[in-house]
Amino acid sequence: MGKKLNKITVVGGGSWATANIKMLIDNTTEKEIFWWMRNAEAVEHLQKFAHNPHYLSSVEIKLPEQNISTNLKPLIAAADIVLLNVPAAFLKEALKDITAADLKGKKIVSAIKGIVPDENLIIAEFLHQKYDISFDDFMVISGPCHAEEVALEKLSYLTIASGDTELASEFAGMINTRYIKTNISDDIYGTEYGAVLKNVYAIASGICHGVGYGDNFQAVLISNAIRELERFVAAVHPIDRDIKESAYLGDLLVTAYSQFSRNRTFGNMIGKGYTATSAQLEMNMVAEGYYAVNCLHEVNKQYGVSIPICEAVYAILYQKRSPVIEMRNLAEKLS
Ligand SMILES: NC(=O)C1=CN([C@@H]2O[C@H](COP(=O)(O)OP(=O)(O)OC[C@H]3O[C@@H](n4cnc5c(N)ncnc54)[C@H](O)[C@@H]3O)[C@@H](O)[C@H]2O)C=CC1
Ligand SMILES: O=C(CO)COP(=O)(O)O
Repeated sequence: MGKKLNKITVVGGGSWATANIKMLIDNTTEKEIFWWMRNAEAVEHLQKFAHNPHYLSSVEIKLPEQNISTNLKPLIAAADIVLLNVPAAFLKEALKDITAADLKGKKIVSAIKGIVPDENLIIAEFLHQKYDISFDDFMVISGPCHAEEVALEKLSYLTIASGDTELASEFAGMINTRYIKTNISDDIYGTEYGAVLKNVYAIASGICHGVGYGDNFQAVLISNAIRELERFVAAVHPIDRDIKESAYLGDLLVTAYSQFSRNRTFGNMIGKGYTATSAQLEMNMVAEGYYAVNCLHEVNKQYGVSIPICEAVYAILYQKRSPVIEMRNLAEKLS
């Protein structure tokens, strides 16, 4: 496989980046960890007090001072592996000074569950087209796993998908801990699109709750959602996959039902009458599904898959349709 990979740079300062750093630190294989975030005040706080002031602030993160910085280029130069963990909507901005030459020879991991807006590309495609990263040098981490539960060391399972499953196994060896188990997959498209879609279904689930539907309806919504997800990923990347695996169904369930879900919380606020902007501001966290549903609407023009749940969420968020009326119309299409 080539040289041992043991220098890793995490790009992003949110909850999931903080949880990923915790997993990397708690895993006992020898490694050096570097951490980039854009917020200088947060970097200073971490260097002084070993806690992220804004996200998962109870988690202790002890890294050498010089390994945490707002200056991305040298941190990327130092790394064998670059783990991308900013919301997809801010990925281009985060990488604005980084060239394909800077990433040449690196292995790239995406912990992002989103589509790059304007480009309408999942992360693997975006990095391939813009940075010449091959699918064999790329990995995506997904699966039902909330940062808040990682902070509490609750048992969680992640799936790592890559064009090179040996590489994915090597990376799994860097994050496995007492509380993190890993599965390996070669389904980059299904894993990425599955994670993107489940965020939209969690928004739908939140909207339904917000407008007054109960658990009975939510169960029907989510069983329709998994079929919609299966249809969509089969159209985009038709391979033999079991949609009941935890990277697909598991991730949908945790997001649609958990108190920690950003997307569900966001949807609930939309159902209660908040605007998208005020809901995002109120949460201080990013609901990827908000951006993703607009991209999916565009991507699906090419495939023409029947995705009524996505279309209902799109109509509510981007065409300012009434959540009550859209959900009533959607309910007629579910079975
Ligand atoms: N939080 C979780 O439990 C999990 C999150 N993910 C994925 O991880 C990725 C990162 O999400 P989280 O860590 O949850 O984010 P978060 O919601 O905890 O934090 C928001 C992040 O977005 C950044 N941000 C906000 N506004 C920005 C702007 N204008 N420009 C640049 N950056 C800005 C913040 O600095 C922060 O890093 C997303 O793709 C998410 O779907 C995946 C699995 C679990
Ligand atoms: O993908 C996630 C958990 O697997 C995080 O997204 P939510 O916070 O919306 O659940």
